[in-house]
Amino acid sequence: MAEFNTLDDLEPGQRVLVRIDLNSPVEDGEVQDNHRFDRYAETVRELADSEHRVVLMAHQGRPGRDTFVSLDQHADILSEYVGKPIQFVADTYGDDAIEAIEGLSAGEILLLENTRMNDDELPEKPPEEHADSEFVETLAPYFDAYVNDAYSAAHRAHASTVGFPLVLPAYAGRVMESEYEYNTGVAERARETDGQVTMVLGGNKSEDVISVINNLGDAIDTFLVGGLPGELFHRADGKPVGMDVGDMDLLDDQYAETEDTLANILETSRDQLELPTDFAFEDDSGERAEIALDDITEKTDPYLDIGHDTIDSYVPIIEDSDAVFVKGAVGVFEDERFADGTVELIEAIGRTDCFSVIGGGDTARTLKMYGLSEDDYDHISIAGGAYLNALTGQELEAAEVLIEQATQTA
Ligand SMILES: Nc1ncnc2c1ncn2[C@@H]1O[C@H](COP(=O)(O)OP(=O)(O)OP(=O)(O)O)[C@@H](O)[C@H]1O
Ligand SMILES: O=C(O)[C@H](O)COP(=O)(O)O
Repeated sequence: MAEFNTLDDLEPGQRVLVRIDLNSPVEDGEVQDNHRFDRYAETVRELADSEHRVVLMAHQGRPGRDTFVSLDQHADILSEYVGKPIQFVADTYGDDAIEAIEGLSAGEILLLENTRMNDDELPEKPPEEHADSEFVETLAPYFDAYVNDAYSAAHRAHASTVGFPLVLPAYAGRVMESEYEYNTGVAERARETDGQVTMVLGGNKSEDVISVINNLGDAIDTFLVGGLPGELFHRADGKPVGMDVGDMDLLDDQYAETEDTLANILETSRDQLELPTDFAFEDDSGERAEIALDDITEKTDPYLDIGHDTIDSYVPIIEDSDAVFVKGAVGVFEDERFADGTVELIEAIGRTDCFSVIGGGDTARTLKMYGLSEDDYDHISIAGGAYLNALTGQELEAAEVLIEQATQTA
C-alpha cells in the first residue's frame, strides 16, 4: 500500500484545492456521461460533507482538438451525481476565479474552468518549475490543502498535478488511493497467484498490447487477444487479415510500425497467446455477421468484434482462471451489434470468483453501458494511459510526488 497522506489525515473545515479528472468523450460538442463522474462524486461529496470549501480543477481534451471544451457541462453532470449544487467559473486563476473562491462558504463546491486553458498548465516540467509558475503562485495562497484524485492524469507532470503538492500540504483522494493500489499491484498480484492468470488484451493500439506483453509476459499465463491487435498478430503470421479496408486507416500504419515486434512475440511467446478464430462484421443489410478466419481468402470488410467461436473458446479459459485482468475492449463495444465479445468476456469474469481488474478508460465504460454490476469485480479502473503505465511498470510522476511529500512530512 502506497504511503500517501489521505483524506483520513485531513482536518475538517479547510479550504481545499482538488485535482480530479473529468476528461470525457465529447460528441457534437456534448460531454458524454461516464464512470469518472460517479467515481469523483464520492470524493467531492465526502469533502463537502466534511465542511471543506471545495475548489475543483480538471481538464478536458487538449488544445486544438474537438474535445477541448469548457467544463460548464461537467459541472452540471457532476452536480447530479454529488446531489449538491456545483458552481462553475469560466476562469482558471484570474480575478473571476479568485472572487468565486473567496465567496465560497463551508461545504460549498466550485469547479474552475478547463485547467488546460491556462498556458502554465501543460508543459511537461519538473515539479519545482511548475511550483514557480504564476498559476501555482497565484492560486495556492487561497488554500490550506491540495488533494490529488486525478490518478488517470498522474502520468502527466503538469502544474495542477505536480506543482501544487510542493507548496501546499498534499493528500491523495479516494480514487487516487484505490487506483494506485490495484493497478500498480497487478504485476505483483499476477506473479503471486498460484493458479491460471489471464489477461484480455484488446483496443485499437497495438503498441499498448506489445508493451503489456513485453512487461507482463513472465507473470501472465495466457493473453486472450482481440480488437485490432488480434488481427495484426494474424497478419504478422501471414494470414489475410489485419489490413485496412473501406474507410479504416489504422491498421496498415500500425502494422508498418510494429510488424517486427509482433513477429518476434509470435516466435517467442506463441503458446501464451490465444488469437481470434473468427470475426464479426457489418453485412449488406447492416446486421452483425461472422466469418471464420479459415474461410477468409481476402479481407473485404472491417472486422469490428471477435466472433462467437472465439468467445466460446475464451470463456472457459476465464472460468478456469484465478486472476483475470483486462486492458482494452475486444470489439467496438460502443455499437451494440459489436459489443458481444467485450460484454460476454467481462460477464464471464464477473461470474467467476477470480481476482479481477477491468481497465482502461474506454473499456470501463462497457459496464455502465450494458448494465453490468461493478460489485462483481475487484477493481474497475477509470484510467487509460495511467493504467497502461502502471501495468508496464512506468512511474506515475504525480503519484510519486504525493508519496515523496508524505514521506517528508511523516
Ligand atoms: N476491431 C476493432 N476495430 C476498431 N476499433 C476497435 C476494435 N476493437 C476495439 N476497438 C476500439 O478500441 C477502443 C478501446 O481501445 P483502447 O486501446 O483505447 O482501450 P482502453 O484501454 O479501454 O482505453 P484508453 O486507453 O483510450 O483509455 C474502443 O473504443 C473500441 O471501439
Ligand atoms: O483521459 C485520460 O487518459 C487522461 O485524462 C489524460 O488525458 P491526456 O492523455 O489528454 O493527458
